[in-house]
Amino acid sequence: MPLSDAPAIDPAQAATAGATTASPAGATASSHREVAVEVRGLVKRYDGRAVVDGLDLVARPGAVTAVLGPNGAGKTTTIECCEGLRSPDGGTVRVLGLDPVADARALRPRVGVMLQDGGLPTGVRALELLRHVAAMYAAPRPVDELAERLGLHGFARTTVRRLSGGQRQRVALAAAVVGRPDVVFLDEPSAGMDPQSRRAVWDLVRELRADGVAIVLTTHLMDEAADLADHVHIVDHGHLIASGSVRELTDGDAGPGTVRIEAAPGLDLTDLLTTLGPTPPQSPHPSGEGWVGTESEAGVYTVTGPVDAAALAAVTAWLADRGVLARSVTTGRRTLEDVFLDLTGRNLR
Ligand SMILES: Nc1ncnc2c1ncn2[C@@H]1O[C@H](COP(=O)(O)OP(=O)(O)OP(=O)(O)O)[C@@H](O)[C@H]1O
Repeated sequence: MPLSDAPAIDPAQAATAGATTASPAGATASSHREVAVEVRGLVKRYDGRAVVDGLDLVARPGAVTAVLGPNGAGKTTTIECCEGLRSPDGGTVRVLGLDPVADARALRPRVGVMLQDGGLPTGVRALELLRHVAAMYAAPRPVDELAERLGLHGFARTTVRRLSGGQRQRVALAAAVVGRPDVVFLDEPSAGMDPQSRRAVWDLVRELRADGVAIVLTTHLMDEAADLADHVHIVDHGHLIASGSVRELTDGDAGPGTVRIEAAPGLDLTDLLTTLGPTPPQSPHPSGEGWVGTESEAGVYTVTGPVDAAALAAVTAWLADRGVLARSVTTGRRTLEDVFLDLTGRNLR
């Protein structure tokens, strides 16, 4: 990759990132207490089409930053620019204050990467591969302990080629963290894993966070993001469309909530939505639709809007008027998945 492709270092941004780049190799994690990864106005084009289009992203040490977005939103491309695997066509990317392309050599020992497709050599046995990777670092984690935690011993002598998708993912994760990196990029780390493996991965991610590592993960699993992430970036069509803690995103300014009703199937909610009335202008539903009601599965209804005591009373009165005894009526907050679907739409693409 030609170095001339790499964006020029903007001194102001380098300063924000805490860079002490007079000698790249001399930059230490302690000089990046504030920001470990900083992406500003990133543009990446394929065949003239901008698949990442002015994207901003920040990840901090000791925090899990989740990047969410529909298929094709540009998540992997963004992460690959951070990993130095692709050169940006515009904007700046700094990892630990350094340029991932121009300073690749200085960053390599400090950055762990778990690629979506594993990216592992296929002819090597699983544990042998991990020992080999560990040997490249000055102070690696103890291999046996890491292998134990991620359950690699059960297939230690199997070649990578013969591993299942979930097993391969676990080896790739172990290889990404064995060198005690300061920053770890995990592209869909628990995709295809069984629930036990997923728990082990989540525990390891939490431990890395407690050790001060900056973790950037892309995921399609909303529960993974909701459980793990300190900060969530939602990306669509190559830009950042929302950003915040899970709490901030699910509370929102409008603070819409949900009323979940379990009752007989096939109720027509139109009258109920009319009774609840239009959403007050000061608290619009993010989709701009006012109250929304859906029967997500037979007999399970979700009514979303600015839920308050009066709205709940209106729902129960509406049920009573129809002689419907609900099995349950519960109020709750919108989930991260609700927010994601509101922001990115419900259509497949
Ligand atoms: N090497 C490439 N050449 C041409 N187009 C590409 C290339 N890599 C990715 N794209 C396109 O760029 C867009 C963004 O892809 P990217 O893999 O970054 O999305 P993503 O958000 O990670 O999606 P997913 O959730 O499906 O993994 C897609 O339309 C994809 O087809």
